[in-house]
Amino acid sequence: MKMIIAGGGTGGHLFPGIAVADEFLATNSENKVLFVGTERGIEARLLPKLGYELGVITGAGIKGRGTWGQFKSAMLLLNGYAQSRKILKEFQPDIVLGVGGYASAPLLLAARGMGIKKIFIHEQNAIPGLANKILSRFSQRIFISMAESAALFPEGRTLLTGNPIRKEILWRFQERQRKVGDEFRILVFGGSAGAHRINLTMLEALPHLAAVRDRLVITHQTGEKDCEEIRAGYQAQGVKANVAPFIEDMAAAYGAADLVICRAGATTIAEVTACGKGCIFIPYPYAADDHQRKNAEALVNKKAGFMILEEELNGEVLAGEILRLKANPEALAEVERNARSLAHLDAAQVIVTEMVRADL
Ligand SMILES: CC(=O)N[C@H]1[C@@H](OP(=O)(O)OP(=O)(O)OC[C@H]2O[C@@H](n3ccc(=O)[nH]c3=O)[C@H](O)[C@@H]2O)O[C@H](CO)[C@@H](O)[C@@H]1O
Repeated sequence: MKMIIAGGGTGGHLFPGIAVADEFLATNSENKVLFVGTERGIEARLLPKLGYELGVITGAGIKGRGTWGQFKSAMLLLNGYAQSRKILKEFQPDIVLGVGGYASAPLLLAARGMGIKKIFIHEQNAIPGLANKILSRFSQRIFISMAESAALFPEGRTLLTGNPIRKEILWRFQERQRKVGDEFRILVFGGSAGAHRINLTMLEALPHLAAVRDRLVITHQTGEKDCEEIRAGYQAQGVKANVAPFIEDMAAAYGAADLVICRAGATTIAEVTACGKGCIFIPYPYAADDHQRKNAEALVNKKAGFMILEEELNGEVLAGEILRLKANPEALAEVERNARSLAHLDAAQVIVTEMVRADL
């Protein structure tokens, strides 16, 4: 069978798509996958390294733009629609899966226009974005990651699968064997692009952590822009830190961490629950419909994570939370257990099985 996976833009949309693609290819060596995304998205950088082909179309968001911006977006989407029809005609997919991001709407609309039956979407977040709400009207099935979003889609068509996790994280993740007296290891990362506010707040937190400075080992992903400044900031304050713009090996990074400080993007949430990590979530406050806060709250309400909102965030508050958890391994262990109990480790298999067997 042949499948097109449409979408991307950020890691949070692309990585679940890759997890589904890997699973689809593993189930039958004759299967073929084509990704469709935009030139500017993370897909253009990552997919070639993984050996996947990418069809490129134009696309853009509509929400939250002025009239001229909306007009330009509409033009890009129309162009993307025409390009999608061409790609669909050439590749002739049996299945089309939208994973969110700018390319997913034009491709799925074109697929519907061409009478393709097996059209599916996957929603990673607790609150769906505008595109997935529209696409859900004609998708055969809507795979959701969090029970909370079922009520926001057409009744009876959602399936709670969880958010597919890359196999290298599922297979290679190994919990560090902690010993009494070990250093306290913190992983800081801000979604696929890094988070400027988290970067700066970590540096502000360091003076408040002075008493335990020698007991900390920090791994900090900053995104491209802030890397040098943040690395210099740790050095100036004499704190051991491994600072990088992007972490390729997230399995190792999760495995080594006693505490994770991160945004609350949906794929981050899926991974930290799969790895059973205690996290302080700092949701990105400008995400559409404040969905990162909802993502984080879904865990916090089940005692499976901690949250600091940006409006309450400063170096002292963050340091206070780090010190509290460092001194209280039981609280951290309870959150780790609860987080693990929320994981959906078989999301990719469930989605592939459902798409292949859908009788249409
Ligand atoms: C600002 C914004 O609107 N972000 C959205 C975007 O986030 P974003 O793309 O940041 O997505 P997530 O936090 O969900 O996922 C980040 C992904 O990047 C990977 N990673 C991250 C850092 C690194 O150094 N190396 C690495 O591989 C993580 O392992 C994870 O797989 O898409 C998500 C999924 O729809 C949404 O929930 C987020 O709200």
